[in-house]
Amino acid sequence: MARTLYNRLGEIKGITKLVDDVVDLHMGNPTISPRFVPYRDQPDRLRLIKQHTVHFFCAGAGGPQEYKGRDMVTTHKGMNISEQEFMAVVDDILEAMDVNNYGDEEKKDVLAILYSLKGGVIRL
Ligand code: HEM
Repeated sequence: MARTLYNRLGEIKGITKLVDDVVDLHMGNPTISPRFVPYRDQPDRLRLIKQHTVHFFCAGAGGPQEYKGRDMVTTHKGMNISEQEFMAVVDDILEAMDVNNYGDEEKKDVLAILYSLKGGVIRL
């Protein structure tokens, strides 16, 4: 059977590492750090958001996890996230994928998923 994107991303272990690395990069990325640094003072909330994000990507990539967080529009509504901020998030994800030695096919597949969700994230 063909390997799913979930398999190719290293399943929950690989995706958890990716999300950890991406959030660390967001904390140091001046375009978006003001959105994320405040969560350093709310470790329980940060843990939950990260867990939701891991499950969101696992489920979206074909994994068995159930996503128990909010939908994208509800989550990002009122934040008025700009196109530039969206690009900064995409950059951090691609950088984390580089660092973790994912290939171009996986990066392309992840990019396609991110862009398909863009309308539910920016300018809300
Ligand atoms: C396609 C791109 C994106 C996806 C798939 C995504 C996905 C998610 C998910 C799954 C959550 C957790 C929701 C929950 O716990 O209920 C979340 C939360 C969050 N996202 Fe995004 N996100 C994206 C882009 C962005 C961008 C560009 C920003 C801003 C720079 C952003 C800022 C946040 C913040 C601040 C939270 C925490 C919200 C809270 O505390 O209520 N996201 N996102």
